[in-house]
Amino acid sequence: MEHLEQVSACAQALSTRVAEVLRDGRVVVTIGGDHSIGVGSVDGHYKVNEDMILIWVDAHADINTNETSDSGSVHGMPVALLCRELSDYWPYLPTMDWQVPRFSIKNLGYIGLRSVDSYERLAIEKYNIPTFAMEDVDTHGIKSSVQHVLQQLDPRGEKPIHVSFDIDSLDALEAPSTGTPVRGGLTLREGINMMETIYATGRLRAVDLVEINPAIGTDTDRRHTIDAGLSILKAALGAPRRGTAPKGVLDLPKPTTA
Ligand SMILES: NC(=[NH2+])NCCC[C@H](N)C(=O)O
Ligand SMILES: [Mn+2]
Repeated sequence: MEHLEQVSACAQALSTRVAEVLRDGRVVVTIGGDHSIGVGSVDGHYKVNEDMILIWVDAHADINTNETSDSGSVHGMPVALLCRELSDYWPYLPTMDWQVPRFSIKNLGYIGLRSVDSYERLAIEKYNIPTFAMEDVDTHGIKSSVQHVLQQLDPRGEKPIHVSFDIDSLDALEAPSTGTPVRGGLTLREGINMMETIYATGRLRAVDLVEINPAIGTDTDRRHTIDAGLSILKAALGAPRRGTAPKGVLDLPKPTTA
């Protein structure tokens, strides 16, 4: 597992900080970095809201263990590190002592998948993880895909929501500056619609935005990718695309005579 010591130290500090912000009653936005930071942000969220549900929006499932990973990259493993049901599939990892996987895989759902390793698919089937891969998004549309996942994880609509948004869930043409781009993904409009739908529940407590890597691609690639990420965050925080009139103002300004 590459750079596990550094990844683990960073995730530990992040976990503490995320828990502080949530205890303060604020919504947490965590900007990565790669998706391994999800270990810290979800761990921190779980400490405050044990009933949280997690929506992993990604081209990849990020549920490899060190045994199943072909790459050895920790950013392909955060979900497997977090879930208590998978703890028996890990060897003892000395640098991860601080993290006890307590989050249940029953509270996890996926949207946007299209590059899933075979053992990752086995895990999804074994644990029956609510998953709207790209072909399911094609069939149902993005809004009802999100609503289905929310309905399956939390039929009564009362649990705090954590969205871990990997920019590579968007099509590689929309967000090219990322390490493991995959074509055939969500459009930016689908990403925005999804975030608006989740915001509208009033229960979004934490958002991760990860895998934006400005070192990759041209100036135009960088600009498109960062713009896309900002649009996703704005939607998650409730900015309406139709715009907002100035608060408490009822009329347009009249010309002032000089
Ligand atoms: N967060 C990401 N971009 N993950 C990509 C993971 C790719 C591949 N499944 C791996 O395990 O290495
Ligand atoms: Mn990811």
